[in-house]
Amino acid sequence: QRRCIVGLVVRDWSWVGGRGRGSRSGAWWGAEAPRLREWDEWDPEDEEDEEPALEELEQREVLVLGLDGAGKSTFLRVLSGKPPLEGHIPTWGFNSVRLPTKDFEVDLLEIGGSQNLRFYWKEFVNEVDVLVFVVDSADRLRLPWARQELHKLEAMSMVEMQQELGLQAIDSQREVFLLAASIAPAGPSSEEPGTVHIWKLLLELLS
Ligand SMILES: Nc1nc2c(ncn2[C@@H]2O[C@H](COP(=O)(O)OP(=O)(O)OP(=O)(O)O)[C@@H](O)[C@H]2O)c(=O)[nH]1
Ligand SMILES: [Mg+2]
Repeated sequence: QRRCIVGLVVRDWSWVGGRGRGSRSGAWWGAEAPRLREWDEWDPEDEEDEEPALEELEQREVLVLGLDGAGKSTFLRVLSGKPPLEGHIPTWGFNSVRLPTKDFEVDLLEIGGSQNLRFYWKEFVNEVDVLVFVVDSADRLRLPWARQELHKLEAMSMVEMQQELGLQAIDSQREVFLLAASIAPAGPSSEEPGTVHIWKLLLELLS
């Protein structure tokens, strides 16, 4: 399932940080090192009483994006019951919290908003259940940038493509076609991938 990818990132961190469900309870350092079982002692039945595998836990993934300083980390802090910080400490990478609810656990993943990190935003946006896009309403000056970055997360419409590519201004000696195509089939009711339509048009133009 696609949204697992973000879940894994979050889980790995909580493990690396030694927090959360991913970390095995009980520190082993300082204590005697655990004895590894011999291969012939291994019995899958022994595993029954162990904590459930991570995959069995119901999880929801939320991606938190927005310009640098918009308030993403503050939002995560406040949601997890911590007081907001006075100043802006940029997130150089990712920041995550896991919040349990009655029905499931919510993983909130922030990706820092500095320009060199915005490149990664798009990689995660399709992997999550909900996108929270944080905008600082006092930052009037950068509102157009917030708008631009938000729009970059979405595919362009055909009308927008036509305008942005300036297709109407192309030499009138040539016919211009703009077709939407995806490598995958266009939808559950569609049998043909979009590329087939393009192939058919090509044949029509060539014949
Ligand atoms: N007045 C006011 N200040 C806020 C509010 N939310 C956040 N802030 C302040 O705005 C700053 C935002 O900082 P962060 O939350 O770290 O910003 P961020 O979006 O995580 O920034 P990056 O990690 O750099 O992308 C902090 O100084 C907060 O105290 C709010 O609702 N009102
Ligand atoms: Mg931050």
